Amino acid sequence: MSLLYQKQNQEIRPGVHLIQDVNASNSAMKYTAVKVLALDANASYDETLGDFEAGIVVLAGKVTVTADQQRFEGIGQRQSVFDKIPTDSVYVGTGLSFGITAQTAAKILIAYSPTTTSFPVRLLKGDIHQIEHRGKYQNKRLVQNILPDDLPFADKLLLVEVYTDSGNWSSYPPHRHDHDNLPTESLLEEIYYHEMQPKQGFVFQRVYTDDHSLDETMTVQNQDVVIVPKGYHPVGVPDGYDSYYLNIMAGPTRVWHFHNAPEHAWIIDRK
Ligand SMILES: O=C(O)C[C@@H](O)[C@H](O)C(=O)CO
Repeated sequence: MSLLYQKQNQEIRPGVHLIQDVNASNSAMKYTAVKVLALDANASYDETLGDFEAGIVVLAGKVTVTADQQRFEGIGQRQSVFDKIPTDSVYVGTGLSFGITAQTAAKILIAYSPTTTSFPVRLLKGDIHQIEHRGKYQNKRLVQNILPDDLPFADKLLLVEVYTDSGNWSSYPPHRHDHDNLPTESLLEEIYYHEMQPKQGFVFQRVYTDDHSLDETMTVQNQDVVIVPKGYHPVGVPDGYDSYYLNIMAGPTRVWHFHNAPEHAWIIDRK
């Protein structure tokens, strides 16, 4: 089964276009799932979660989200992910229903993780995001944490978005988090939702295990999804293009402790 899910574009409701829908029924993922929707202005989408929690990220545009008698109007901070402005998200707890109505044309990512543990509905404003400038040389990237492990607002979900400019690498040096061996390493599945600027660009992503029983290098294009059920997962960005990806992570324990590939860890220590 391939780890790469190319974008689709299926109108599932009037003005609601399904770009991605990756879940346990069409992937090896058990702890994570994702939908990406493009909504025309004034279009609406609603869903009842079942035994899942959800993180609704307003990738672009402005929307109103309703959930559990709460209403969050005019959320969303950017017209494009490449505005590099932290955006707004809404956490919706297990078993609840939610609705999204687009005030402008909008792009929405809905991240899911199975759970029966309830956490309250919560608006995660972009201005609470912890921003990090990681790396050096051609390993620089900008990280905007949406739902990191030090925010106790979810049972399983971790959400982060990463910008990697032209000619740089990220999720690099390669690391893994596929051993349930805390405190050294946590077991987290990971989903990448990718965008490129300009849109015709591509990045390379390799997903591989220590024994190379899994070793897949992919050409990833705008709005593709890559799943990382296990293994290292570096991303390389060609000259001339900028990369964005949003990571969804989840596993038995909601903490991000990763293990760097020892043969490449020296990359971090360069002066
Ligand atoms: O720092 C980066 O390059 C981003 C990665 O940490 C990415 O979020 C990831 O692989 C998380 O496991």
